[in-house]
Amino acid sequence: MPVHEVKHPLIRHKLGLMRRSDISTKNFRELAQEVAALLTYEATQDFVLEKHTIEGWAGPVEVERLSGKKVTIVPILRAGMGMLEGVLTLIPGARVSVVGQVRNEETLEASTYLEKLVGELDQRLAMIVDPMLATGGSLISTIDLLKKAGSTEIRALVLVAAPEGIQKVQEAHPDVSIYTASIDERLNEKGYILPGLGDAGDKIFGTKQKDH
Ligand SMILES: O=P(O)(O)OC[C@H]1O[C@H](OP(=O)(O)OP(=O)(O)O)[C@H](O)[C@@H]1O
Ligand SMILES: O=c1cc[nH]c(=O)[nH]1
Ligand SMILES: [Mg+2]
Repeated sequence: MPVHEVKHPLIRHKLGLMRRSDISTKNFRELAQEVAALLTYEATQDFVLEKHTIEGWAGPVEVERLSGKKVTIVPILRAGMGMLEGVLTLIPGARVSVVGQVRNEETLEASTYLEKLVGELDQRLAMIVDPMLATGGSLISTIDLLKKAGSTEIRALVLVAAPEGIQKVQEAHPDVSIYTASIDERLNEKGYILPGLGDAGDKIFGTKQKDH
């Protein structure tokens, strides 16, 4: 499945603001939700519609409504929470399946600490949200568990992706499409994305940021 690097001017402008080292928690949070909403707009372009007739102000009128699979949004804790509201702005009725993944900062291995999924996953499109796709470990582990629970159609929305991580995800799960605001240059020796955003979880939650 293709990787969509969304090059909309609003996204590029907002992502540029997010890269500033002196950005406030408030601004980073707001921009993460805004870019998440814009990525959602792109990632839903192919949603299926059906026609139906309603009673309009001047009589019956044929309109369209969504008729495809229902959606579950899957934020990867913690940092994925920083995109959830933005996605829900455009898909307000979506069910939310929460997955907790934490990356061991030494080994860079992801481990799952929470899995709270909605039912009927086989009948839903799962849209995973996480600001950062670095080595790909957290995303691959999340896709693994979603598939094990019945998901057959999965998309991932990330603010920034590293080429190394994209390749890993595509090798492990070629059926999953990725929507990102930027494919950045590379990972540094500590597994952080360059130029990247720094530690997105720390920036969204205002926790202490270490050296990366
Ligand atoms: O592609 P990977 O190498 O797995 O790295 C990316 C993951 O790392 C960050 O989360 P982190 O584990 O720092 O947890 P947090 O969201 O709680 O800060 C980020 O939000 C991704 O989930
Ligand atoms: O660049 C990175 C890599 C992993 N997690 C982050 O928050 N940022
Ligand atoms: Mg973090």
